[in-house]
Amino acid sequence: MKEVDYIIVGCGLAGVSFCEELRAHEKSFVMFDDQSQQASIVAAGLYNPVILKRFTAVWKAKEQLEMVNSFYERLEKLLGVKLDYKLPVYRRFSSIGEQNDWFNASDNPYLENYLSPQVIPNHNSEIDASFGFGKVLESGRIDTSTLLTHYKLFLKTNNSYCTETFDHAAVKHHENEVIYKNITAKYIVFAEGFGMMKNPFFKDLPLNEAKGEVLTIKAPQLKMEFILKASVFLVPELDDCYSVGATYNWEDKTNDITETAKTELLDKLKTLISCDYEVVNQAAGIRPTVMDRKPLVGRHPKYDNMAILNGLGTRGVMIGPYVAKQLFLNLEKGIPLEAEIDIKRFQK
Ligand SMILES: Cc1cc2nc3c(=O)[nH]c(=O)nc-3n(C[C@H](O)[C@H](O)[C@H](O)COP(=O)(O)OP(=O)(O)OC[C@H]3O[C@@H](n4cnc5c(N)ncnc54)[C@H](O)[C@@H]3O)c2cc1C
Repeated sequence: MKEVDYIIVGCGLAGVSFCEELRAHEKSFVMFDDQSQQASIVAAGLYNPVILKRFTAVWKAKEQLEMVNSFYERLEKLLGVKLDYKLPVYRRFSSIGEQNDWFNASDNPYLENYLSPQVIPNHNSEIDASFGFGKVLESGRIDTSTLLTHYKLFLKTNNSYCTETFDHAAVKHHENEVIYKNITAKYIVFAEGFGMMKNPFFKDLPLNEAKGEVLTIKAPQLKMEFILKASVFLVPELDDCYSVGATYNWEDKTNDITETAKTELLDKLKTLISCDYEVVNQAAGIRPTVMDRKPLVGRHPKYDNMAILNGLGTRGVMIGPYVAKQLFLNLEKGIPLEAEIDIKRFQK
């Protein structure tokens, strides 16, 4: 029988964030992952403290951003790869009215650190932006695909990764431990993303999943060194490539790419750039979103040594490290979770 402190199910942004808490506190763990979900792999990887539709700050933006920098920097050192590309987001204005809304928002004390008050004129002839841009500060892109590839390798090298679908029916509960096949653990943490729907212990929690698709284009003439936000995001990657995303679909629950999503993204792209490009990739994943747009964190109401870390929604890059820390402190030190993220809010 192998003994560990934790079993983690799911190696997406939630699972990795929790493993990093465990490593920081020298706790032993085994990760189970079957690669059935793709959200963290296909994500554009943006972190941005402002909701650009409404010009409001993201929930706990300051607290989350404080963790983002050090979290991904530590991972870059651990894995020996570049992950964090610090880039401003340029929000394209479509009218003078929008410029005025921006000026007003940048005066707001919650936003003044994140919104540059000037209108930035457009100097790139390949981009259609006659009203210019508003610049968001403290934003960037995490290369989540590279992160996950290398993190899984790191876990494999340390004999902590099992490529296996976790079988919930095989869990045996004891007073202070759980037994899964030949492993005894103090806790199991489920970080399964949309896979939660197959988890008999937590499947009744209200996940309102949203499928998203994203394209990668190669556009050598574009030469754009910022993240452009208009009706879609256009995000610089390496070698003249850009990701274009993303769609929202609340009906389709597959990870399959579709022509409909491709057409939608290319139609929107047409209104943004005029240079030639080639579509080099298309990918899809299911975002684990929740009605109230807050994560699902906490212990099972009956089985105290089972917990969930899910519901990262559209912002797993920023919110993952923040909620993983809270769950760890709750399990190890009994520190209450913030009521807004605690799954108790859904228990009658
Ligand atoms: C197109 C798209 C673009 C996005 N862009 C951004 C962005 O720019 N910025 C941002 O912050 N967020 C973005 N997101 C959202 C982000 O991807 C999610 O918030 C995040 O990935 C959720 O992470 P997760 O670990 O909870 O879930 P997932 O990434 O879905 O990971 C769950 C893991 O659990 C595994 N699993 C599930 N069930 C089992 C089981 N029974 N046994 C073993 N393993 C299991 C799965 O295989 C998977 O590896 C985007 C999402 C999409 C789809």
